[in-house]
Amino acid sequence: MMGLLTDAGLGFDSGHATTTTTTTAIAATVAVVSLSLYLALYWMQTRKVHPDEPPIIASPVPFVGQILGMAIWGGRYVKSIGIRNQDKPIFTLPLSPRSRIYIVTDPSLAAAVQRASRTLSFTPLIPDLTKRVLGLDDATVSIVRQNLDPVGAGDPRGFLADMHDLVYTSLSPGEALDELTLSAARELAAQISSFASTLPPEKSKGNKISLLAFIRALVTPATARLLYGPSNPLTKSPSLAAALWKFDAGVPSLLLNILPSLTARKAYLAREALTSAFATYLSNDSHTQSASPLVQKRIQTAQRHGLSLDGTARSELSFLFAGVVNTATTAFWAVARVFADNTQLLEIIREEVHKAVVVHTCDKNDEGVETIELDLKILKTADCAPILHAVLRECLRLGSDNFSTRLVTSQGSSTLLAGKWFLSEGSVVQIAGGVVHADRRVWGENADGFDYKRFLSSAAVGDNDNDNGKGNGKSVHPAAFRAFGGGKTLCPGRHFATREVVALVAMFVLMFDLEAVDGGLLVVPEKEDGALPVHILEPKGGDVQVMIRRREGVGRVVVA
Ligand code: HEM
Repeated sequence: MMGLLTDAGLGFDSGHATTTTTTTAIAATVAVVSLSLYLALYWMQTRKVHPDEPPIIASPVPFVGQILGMAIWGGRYVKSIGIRNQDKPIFTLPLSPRSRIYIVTDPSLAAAVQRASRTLSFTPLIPDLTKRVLGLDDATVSIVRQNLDPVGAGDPRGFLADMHDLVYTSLSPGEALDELTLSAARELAAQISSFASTLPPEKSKGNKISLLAFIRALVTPATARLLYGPSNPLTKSPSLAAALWKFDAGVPSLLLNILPSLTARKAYLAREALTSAFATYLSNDSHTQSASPLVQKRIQTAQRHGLSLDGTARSELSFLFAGVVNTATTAFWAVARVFADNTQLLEIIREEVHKAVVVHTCDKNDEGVETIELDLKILKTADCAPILHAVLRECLRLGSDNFSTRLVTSQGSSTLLAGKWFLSEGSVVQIAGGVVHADRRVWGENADGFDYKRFLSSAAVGDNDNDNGKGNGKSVHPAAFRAFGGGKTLCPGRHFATREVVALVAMFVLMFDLEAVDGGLLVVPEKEDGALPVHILEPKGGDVQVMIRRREGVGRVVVA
């Protein structure tokens, strides 16, 4: 019995030991294989495709780690890598053994990217991006794809090239821009005055508003009216203004393009509602009656290139989007900064605006209060209100983490970037605005903080594209100010946007007093840099509640 038991016991023990040994062996093999695989993948991601390729930043999770990082942390992911690696003017993020993204963080290298527009071009990316975001059909995409980058004067020109030139010409300083500025200022003045008339008597505590939503609600319909005339889709159907912002919020999900009608449902439905309203607007010929000359020419250009009604509607939706989202969000930051500052900035700007504003009369209107007449010169030349312009530029620097994106269209020694860096054909190059804007070597030790004075150097207050102020007491490289992008894709609306934001802030300081809800100065929120930076960043933690009060004695603002 003992023997049996012992045998049985021995037999049991030996079986258990064998199983344990086998399990351990399998586990060890799996561990070794996994580790080897991991090390192999890790090693692969650190391999350059060419000795002159920019330094590689490896991810602890090879390849997919970069994509996951961007998906989870948005713009902050690349920005934090860039800030940690500021000794590298350009670096490589490998996405697979052969596909990579090159991130540029140095202003002079950014300028080199912008100059190399034949081999580093944004346009080949546009058809696919717009197909995803705007929902273009195949016929429209194939028109958009034609003759994207004509080089010589005789080269055939596609839809995008013609549209690009039209918009750049129409929005450059000159008569057409002045006309558009006048319309914008009048629209804003009418809306602001009408709102002011609803506010309780001057000395009351005022009304509570959500500042960002309030400014968006001013800028969105105003821009739609000045571009598309009084029969524009948003005036006809005011709920579409909110739809534009739903579309905006869903742009990153639309870009992913995984069953957008389900995964980006709100943005998808908003986009389709806007498209259908634009299609009705176009088929009623409303544009020929009262749209701005620029919009009329845009629509003619689309028709000349054979875009369908639906394609033209989507193209105009994209233009309205470009004209509204950045401007409204920038105006929010500028107003918040001016009313939050404890160094008399509000008084200084009021003084500046009052000097530049022509108050023709102090006519008493029906309610026995002043009508202020704003002279357009304050919008056209920065010299009239240098501090206000400097505040705007500083808000743009702090609020813009945008990426200027290019595709490497050809390779070889002749296309080494700045004669030094090999960029693999088919890869994407991104100039990381957020990293450049945070660089202390460029902007000085106070780069993280708000200091409008950095844009107050004599060279910084003018209205040209090289006005980048002073960083660390020295002039800043022209390509270091990234809020409007640069090179061939430099924002064509930058002069107009500057004028609109200056008009809006000027009208705010003339008409209103703003306070925190519990009294005292506003507090400027942090910016939400965890999202994909498709436009100027929004405030973190939601909108800012403020009390708004009409200034004593002031009734309305008009524009000459
Ligand atoms: C503060 C306001 C604005 C900011 C910060 C801004 C910023 C930008 C940026 C960063 C780009 C891309 C540049 C690049 O990729 O390098 C861009 C492109 C563009 N913007 Fe603006 N923008 C503003 C206002 C406007 C306005 C008011 C309009 C039109 C009325 C406009 C029209 C456009 C268009 C059409 C493009 C595409 C240009 C092209 O590549 O053909 N923008 N903008």
